[in-house]
Amino acid sequence: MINAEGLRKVYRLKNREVVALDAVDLNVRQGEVYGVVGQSGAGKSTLLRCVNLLERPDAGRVVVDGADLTALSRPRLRAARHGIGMVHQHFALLSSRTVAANIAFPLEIAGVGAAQRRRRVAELLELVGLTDKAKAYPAQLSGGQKQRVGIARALAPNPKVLLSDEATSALDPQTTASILGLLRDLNRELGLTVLLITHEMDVIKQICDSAAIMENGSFTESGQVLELLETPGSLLARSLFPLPASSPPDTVTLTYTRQSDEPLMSQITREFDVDVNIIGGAVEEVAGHSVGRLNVRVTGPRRQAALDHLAGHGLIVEEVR
Ligand SMILES: Nc1ncnc2c1ncn2[C@@H]1O[C@H](COP(=O)(O)OP(=O)(O)OP(=O)(O)O)[C@@H](O)[C@H]1O
Repeated sequence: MINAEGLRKVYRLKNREVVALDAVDLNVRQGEVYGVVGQSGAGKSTLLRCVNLLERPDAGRVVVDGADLTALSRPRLRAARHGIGMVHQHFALLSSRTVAANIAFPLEIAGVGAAQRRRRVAELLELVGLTDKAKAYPAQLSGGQKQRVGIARALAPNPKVLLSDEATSALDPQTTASILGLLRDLNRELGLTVLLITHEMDVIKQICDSAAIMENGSFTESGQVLELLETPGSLLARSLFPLPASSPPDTVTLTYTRQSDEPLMSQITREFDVDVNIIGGAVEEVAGHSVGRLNVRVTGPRRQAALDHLAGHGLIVEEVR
């Protein structure tokens, strides 16, 4: 749905150049939530602005829903942008307009008639759960409500793609969870493709199907979250599930994305004559799947063979050092 190849963006300052994007390839599949995570200055906002061509990349191509945005004339690009909604960190609402009038704004610009606008705004208010706030002004809303208005406004022209620029980073944890839940529902119910940028790993964990880690203008890792969790040495997996800080010697972390039908623990104690001591564990939801993590101490002369047996049955086995 969103394909970017070889994106490069350099900001030229008086006495130096800043390479904000360097050979970035991005592939967001239709109907998925894709998260780009990285620290401040990594290039995330620049990437988002290049995807809808608010900023023109110095090199590379951006194809959204089959249209090569980098090759379009200005009027055609303006039209293509109707298919791309954007949600902002600080909401960017017009303070002198009511909630309903804020949501109607992009429809007014697109020349939609008054009756149709009213109908669409009513639909959108219901979609984001703000029907009772139609006549309120932004200053009378909580942060979470403001972001719901921002989302409704972004969805007004019926875009296929929603770009989210740190939509939850100004919100408290509970409100963050409710806005992420709303984005997930919209993604599922409307088949909306969502590309979001964030500096919080938790956002990736809560709603993303795929993710990329961005550092110094490049992706250091990207892919489907569940696949990355099954990839030994994945930085993303490690950041989502940090290993315990301290644990007894011979402890391993076992990660499993599928339930095993076999009694693996009793198998290894029987077949390899090892002792298994459970140190801790948790099951978490990641990308809509249950992912289990178990920290166990495995001891005995045939320890390595026992661990190989677990790995051979699809568990990810990592030594905790
Ligand atoms: N208009 C600009 N002019 C000059 N340099 C810029 C401009 N916009 C961004 N940069 C620089 O490009 C780099 C990437 O910035 P960008 O805002 O894309 O990062 P980010 O990951 O979104 O960071 P943050 O989370 O702090 O917004 C930074 O070094 C930044 O200082």
